[in-house]
Amino acid sequence: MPHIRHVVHTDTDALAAAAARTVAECLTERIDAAGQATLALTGGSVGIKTAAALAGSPVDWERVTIFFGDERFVPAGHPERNDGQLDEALLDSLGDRPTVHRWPARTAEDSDVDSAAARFLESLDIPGGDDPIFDVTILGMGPEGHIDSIFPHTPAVAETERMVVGVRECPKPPAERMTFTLPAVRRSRHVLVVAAGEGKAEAVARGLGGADPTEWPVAGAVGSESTTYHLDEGAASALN
Ligand SMILES: O=C(O)[C@H](O)[C@@H](O)[C@H](O)[C@H](O)COP(=O)(O)O
Repeated sequence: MPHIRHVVHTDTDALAAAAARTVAECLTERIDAAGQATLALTGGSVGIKTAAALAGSPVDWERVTIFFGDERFVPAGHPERNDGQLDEALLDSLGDRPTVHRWPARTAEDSDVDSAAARFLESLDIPGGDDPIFDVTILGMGPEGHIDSIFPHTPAVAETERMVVGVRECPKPPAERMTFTLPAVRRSRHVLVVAAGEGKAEAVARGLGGADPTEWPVAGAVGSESTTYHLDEGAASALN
């Protein structure tokens, strides 16, 4: 298994700045090598802060395709959607330079989360096999180790085939969401987990310790080239 490392920062601003620096470097390296790069963003306070820190980074955004790791299945413009917060933090400032793949919104005609997720997956036209989908994936993490909308002991964490699934009865509201799955996250070259606060300490220790992803989903989020947890002192407090 590729080496998983962690870096402890003095506070969340330093954490977000360092994570954003790494993201920008990885994207630029990939653009230099392949002419384009793909990035998956995440919601949550630390993920949004990291996205905001990316706003001033020297990245050739015209060559970047952006995804969101998950989305709440609510109407467009709803304050609970991740993409609105990420627009404000980063995407508004980038204009139409990157290509952005937004998750479908719930509408009166389109209110079935599973079929919306299936249609979204189809629209992405992801090739089969193990080749990377994402050059860089940023992941926030919940205290029970959830990443994207992949929560412990749920059908989403058990998914082994599909790259995208609809989520019902999500343990954290809103109940209906859409998410990339662990098999999709593992098709990332570089995974950055960003987590702050003592409430995340056990999940961090479990993730770095290689726990069963069914119990601690973050443990299943491993990149093919690197996996780095960017932490503050609280989130690192259960590590030796
Ligand atoms: O979908 C959600 O309910 C949240 O967005 C969640 O997934 C969040 O990203 C993590 O809980 C980390 O959040 P913090 O960085 O704010 O701790």
